[in-house]
Amino acid sequence: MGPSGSGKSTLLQCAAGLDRPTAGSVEIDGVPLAGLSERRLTLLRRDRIGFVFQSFNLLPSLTAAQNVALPLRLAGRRPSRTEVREVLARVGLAGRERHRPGELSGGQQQRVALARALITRPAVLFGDEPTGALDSTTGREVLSMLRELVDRDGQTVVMVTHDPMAAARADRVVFLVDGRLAGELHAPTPQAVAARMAGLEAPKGPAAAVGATAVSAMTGLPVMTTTTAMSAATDTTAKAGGPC
Ligand SMILES: Nc1ncnc2c1ncn2[C@@H]1O[C@H](COP(=O)(O)OP(=O)(O)OP(=O)(O)O)[C@@H](O)[C@H]1O
Repeated sequence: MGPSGSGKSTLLQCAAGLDRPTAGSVEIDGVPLAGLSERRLTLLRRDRIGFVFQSFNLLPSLTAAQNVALPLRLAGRRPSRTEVREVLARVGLAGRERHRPGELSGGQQQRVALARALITRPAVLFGDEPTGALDSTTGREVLSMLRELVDRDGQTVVMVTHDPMAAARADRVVFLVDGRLAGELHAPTPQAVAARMAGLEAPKGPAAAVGATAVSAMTGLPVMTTTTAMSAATDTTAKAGGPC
């Protein structure tokens, strides 16, 4: 999570090997991405990484089953009907194999997109605001599905969201500001996430740094608006003898 423009999508794209970082390193399932040729990177992305977006990006003329089978077909494999049926069942869409996207609700379309991302058995499933285009009830269903994939199947999921309720379904929330790490929460609650976000989105500047320190005293955690404000806030806290 982080304010608009803080680098969430950029981080996700670097982590998924869609973009190359100018500094730092990315490893997927123990494989460092830096040394890989474009071809090997493409193969790793295809075989080890799943990606779902806010828009479902399904091909409207294909059935749910054909959409789900597409990544394997592009890899030159012909998936069995059972394989496709099983992955659709995993996301709660048993019996919908022959439906086209236009015949499915938004939540069901996102589940097809999830099944398509899962068919290659990826090491990590990335989601860039996967519930952003859904109403709150449908969004909650998709979040429950993601949570179930983690709890039931041991699937690793990394997602970007603007919604504190969605973030609170995660085990760990990482906050970004201006392209930098700005704190994290373990076992988050929606209230704790919202409070942290409110602090991160406070206006910048010297006065804001003092305001940010006040928020940090409330939550017991340092809150930063920029890297400079971070050290300013930390210094202020330190000089005042720590959080009151
Ligand atoms: N670590 C970084 N170093 C340099 N540039 C960065 C970094 N992170 C992000 N940027 C740049 O900041 C801009 C905004 O980043 P990005 O779109 O990833 O933000 P976002 O948090 O996903 O925003 P939104 O919530 O509006 O979608 C982009 O132009 C990106 O290239």
